[in-house]
Amino acid sequence: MEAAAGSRVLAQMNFNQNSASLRPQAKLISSFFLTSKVSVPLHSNSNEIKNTAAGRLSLRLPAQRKDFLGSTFCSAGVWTYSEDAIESDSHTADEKIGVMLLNLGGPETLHDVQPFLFNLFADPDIIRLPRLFRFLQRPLAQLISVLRAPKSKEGYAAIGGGSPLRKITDEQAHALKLALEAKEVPAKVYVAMRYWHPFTEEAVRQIKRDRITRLVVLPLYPQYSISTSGSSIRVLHNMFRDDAYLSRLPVAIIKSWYQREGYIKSMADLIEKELQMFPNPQEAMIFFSAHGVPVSYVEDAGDPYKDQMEECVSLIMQELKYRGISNNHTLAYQSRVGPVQWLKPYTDEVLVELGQQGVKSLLAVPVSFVSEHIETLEEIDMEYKELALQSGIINWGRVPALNCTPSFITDLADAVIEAVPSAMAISTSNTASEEAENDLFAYAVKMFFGSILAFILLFSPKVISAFRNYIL
Ligand SMILES: C=CC1=C(C)c2cc3[nH]c(cc4nc(cc5[nH]c(cc1n2)c(C)c5CCC(=O)O)C(CCC(=O)O)=C4C)c(C)c3C=C
Ligand SMILES: [Fe+2]
Repeated sequence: MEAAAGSRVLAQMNFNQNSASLRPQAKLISSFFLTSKVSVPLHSNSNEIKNTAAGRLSLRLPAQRKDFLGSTFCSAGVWTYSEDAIESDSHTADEKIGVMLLNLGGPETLHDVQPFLFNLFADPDIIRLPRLFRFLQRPLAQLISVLRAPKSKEGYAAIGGGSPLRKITDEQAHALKLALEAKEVPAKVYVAMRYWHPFTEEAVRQIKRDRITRLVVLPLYPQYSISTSGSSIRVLHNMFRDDAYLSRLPVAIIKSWYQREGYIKSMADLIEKELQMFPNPQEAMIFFSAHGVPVSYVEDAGDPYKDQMEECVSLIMQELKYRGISNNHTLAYQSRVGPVQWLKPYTDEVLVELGQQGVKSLLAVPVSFVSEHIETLEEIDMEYKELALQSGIINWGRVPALNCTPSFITDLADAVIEAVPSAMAISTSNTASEEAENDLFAYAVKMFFGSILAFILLFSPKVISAFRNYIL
């Protein structure tokens, strides 16, 4: 089958986070997950995974393959820690497997909205200030979160007063645990949110209490971005590096999985089903809407997000074509925030253009996230739907998020099982750049010049208009 075969090949070949092509800036932000492009045969068949009498998992691991940077690869885009990696025992041993699901987190009540936004904007992977201005990150986050909170609160109020993300992610965690059990791979599944409860720190504490012996980290973002999976992985790396137990814990990180056959087919199933709701299904435009990122992430920092998104859409369309569905389709980016250029085309602008061009039926497909959230329930279902209908589109539909779709959860379970054997520990040694960070003199100099520059910049008309863009 066309799409399935494509996704398998990509699983081996397409490691877009090619360190050679990344600029130094990106290396500073997320150096430990950079690696090089190599093709490694899938080896999950060669792993022996079975249960012992004690009910724990027993693994017979094949020899790990390393590239010249010390990265280890296994199937389906799984990358383990790449810097100073210490190879774990590669002989049979009793294991207590943990799976850590990484997600964004969302405010549970309207009261949580401003502190949630503070956590988000305080993340140096969300607002990427030059090194000299890093000390302004938290005051800036405080200011922007207070200014944006009223608009965000309106959105969360419209979807019932809070984000559904925690509930859905907990359900996905439970479903994944059951799917792993059904495949005779018992594991504990932890939810680690980046900006709201349960925070990554809480999940890590529980993992230590449970004395997990092997961990698979699975971001609930199919495509990799510096701003999402990258940010969570950076936080994890810092925590793991500084902790005696965690730095020795074998860990495998599944960095992206947008090309997995099970995911692509599950998305195609949802689209195929939703198309049937239209009076003339073959006439509906399939409109993929992905969360945007600033253009600079892709062009300056080497974020593979855009490439992965385009590839993902093309794999879904290939799968639909294989099923005899060859509707027109398009991809646009939504949810831009702040004063900079984001990935184009913008969802709102394309909807208006399509309406003007005479498109009458449109099926919106949220593609960067696997749970319902504010941007599906409010932005797409309310704002974009209204805009589309005003622009001349008559028949509107929206594909639901995957949430706990069984075929999707089963595929995540397979991804975890394939990743387990490649888990490796990280070392505790600090890198040269981190040692420089600790240099008190360098810090004082940075503070001095940074403060002067910040003072000048803060009162420039450009900065004042930038703040307006965060609010509106
Ligand atoms: C792949 C998904 C996402 C990317 C990429 C992403 C980048 C990104 N987001 C912001 C700013 C905001 N995001 C907000 C909410 C939010 N973002 C994502 C996903 C991605 N973000 C989700 C799933 C959610 C919703 C969570 C929920 O509560 O349901 C918000 C808060 C909501 C709002 O005020 O609009 C902000 C702000 C930036 C700046 C960014 C890349 C740099
Ligand atoms: Fe976002």
